[in-house]
Amino acid sequence: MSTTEAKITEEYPPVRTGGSLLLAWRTNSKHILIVGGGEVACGRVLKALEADARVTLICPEEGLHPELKFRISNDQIYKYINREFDPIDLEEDIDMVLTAIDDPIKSKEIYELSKEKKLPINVADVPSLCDFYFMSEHRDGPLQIAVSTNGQGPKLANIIRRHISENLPNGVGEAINKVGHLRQNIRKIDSDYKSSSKRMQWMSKICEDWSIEDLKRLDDNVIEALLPYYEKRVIPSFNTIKQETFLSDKLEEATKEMNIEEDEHKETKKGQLILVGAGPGDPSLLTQKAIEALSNADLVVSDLLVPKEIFSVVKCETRFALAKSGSQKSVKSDESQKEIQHCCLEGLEKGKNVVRLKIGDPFLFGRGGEEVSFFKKKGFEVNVVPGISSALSAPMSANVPVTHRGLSDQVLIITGQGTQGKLPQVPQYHDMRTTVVLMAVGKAKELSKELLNNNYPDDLPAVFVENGNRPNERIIRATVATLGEMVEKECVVAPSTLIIGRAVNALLE
Ligand SMILES: C[C@@]1(CC(=O)O)c2cc3[nH]c(cc4nc(cc5[nH]c(cc(n2)[C@H]1CCC(=O)O)[C@@](C)(CC(=O)O)[C@@H]5CCC(=O)O)C(CC(=O)O)=C4CCC(=O)O)c(CCC(=O)O)c3CC(=O)O
Ligand SMILES: NC(=O)C1=CN([C@@H]2O[C@H](COP(=O)(O)OP(=O)(O)OC[C@H]3O[C@@H](n4cnc5c(N)ncnc54)[C@H](O)[C@@H]3O)[C@@H](O)[C@H]2O)C=CC1
Repeated sequence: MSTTEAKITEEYPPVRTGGSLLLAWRTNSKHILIVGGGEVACGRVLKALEADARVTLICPEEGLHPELKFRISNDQIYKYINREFDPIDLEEDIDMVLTAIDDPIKSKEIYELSKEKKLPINVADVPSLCDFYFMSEHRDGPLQIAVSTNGQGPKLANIIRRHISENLPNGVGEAINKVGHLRQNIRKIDSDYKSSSKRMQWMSKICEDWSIEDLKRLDDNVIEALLPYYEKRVIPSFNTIKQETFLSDKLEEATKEMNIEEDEHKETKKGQLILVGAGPGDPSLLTQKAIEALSNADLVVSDLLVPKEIFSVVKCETRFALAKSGSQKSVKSDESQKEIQHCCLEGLEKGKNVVRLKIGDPFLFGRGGEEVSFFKKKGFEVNVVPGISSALSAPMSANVPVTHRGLSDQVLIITGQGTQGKLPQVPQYHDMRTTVVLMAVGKAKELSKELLNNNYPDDLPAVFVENGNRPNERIIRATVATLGEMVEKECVVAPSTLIIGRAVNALLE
């Protein structure tokens, strides 16, 4: 055996031929010509746009996928040509050609014309006419993972890609963004090209020693605390850095408090109002800001809809306004609104920090806007803390993606109890829209009629989420035609969120 042969078999790995050269092609500001307007072309357009390319799309208007129509009207397509492909189209300054049409002869012709011009081309589904293949891709921020089976099993590529993405730690994309930010900062304080190996060693070690969870928390404060360690070529643990930043935060807080005390001597204390969204009712879905406001309050004024679990963090007096709850309809809601405002005013005038607690989000059907202007007019400072609205959290509970590629590209949120208990005006049916109705239970029959009058198909799927995100949550399926019937049959009660549209069945196996 010659020495060269020995090296090939023992020292260096054998060459596995037959693969593709996998690269990450930088197409920002490159010009991609896409021919076709069906589902496949639509997928190609999205991939090109996500890679910041300029897209020229050629397809007669009648063949356009709804998503492509949307992207054209939204100015995301650089140039749209409303006709079939013409050889003149390749005269433009093009960097890449993609075709996804149902005409094999035309596809071959476009391929040959592109080759004459030495343009790289992919003819969807015709491997012999592809300079490169598309891959099954997972994307999370700057992270892209692509799987190729080199034409052997595209569906398997899809299955393997999903397997990989399901097994990734949560938030890797965010961690990568943060690491990118840290790298920039390191380059800023030490931009010398001779420091390249110091920078590289230190960065590699941080990535190895810190967990993805730690890296996700690389905010400006943490980065600032880390930079001196780079100078010393030391890798501190995340906990060390956390303690350092915690101590300096405390110091800052103490100085702030001193300043506040000084200010208080100058001015008599005036109460402040915070309108807080309690979310759908699950305490773990409260925002940090909401918890902070509730635990620092001197008085909490809440309506009865807020479940008792939410009050575990409240240490002060809590007053409940009557009504504003489905079961207390006897008291008119205007009266209860007055009562709430009165309770809050009493506290504010005594200089208290008052939290006005509202179910869901204060500005979505909660009359929060009215309350803000009322208290502002009375001369008080008003802040608002958002809450998670059941309009979005209840669909999630029922495993309904309110937008879903190919099924829904918009969401309409309406109430079943408009002014004076009337239904609001419902727009004409649109098959790419999901309709979410809050407070719909009492009006299900009327709503069903109204929807059918507006061309909603009678068999369009719908789902009621009763007590969404609470332990007693219940999911009741219906269709547009059976809304009233199902409410009666299943004894659906408030609070319930109703979701209607093709996306309702998107994730049904
Ligand atoms: C060579 C290649 C050229 C190219 O188009 O670039 C090609 C060719 C062909 N695809 C066919 C069929 C299917 N393709 C898919 C899906 C995808 N196909 C994609 C790429 C590629 N497809 C390139 C090779 C990539 C690789 O091997 O890894 C993916 C990865 C990326 C994308 O297209 O964006 C995307 C998954 C995206 C995702 O993850 O979601 C499905 C499944 C489905 O639709 O759900 C099926 C049906 C099931 C099956 O056959 O496996 C057929 C047979 C047609 C017939 O029999 O008539 C041919 C032609 C042939 O093999 O001769
Ligand atoms: N690689 C893949 O993952 C898959 C590939 N395919 C293949 O991709 C091709 C396209 O499939 P779909 O997107 O479902 O579209 P489709 O087959 O539903 O419709 C073809 C589209 O091309 C347009 N078109 C036809 N001739 C044209 C021309 N000369 N110039 C411009 N536009 C023209 C039509 O108006 C229409 O929008 C088919 O050949 C199909 O077999 C299909 C499924 C999966």
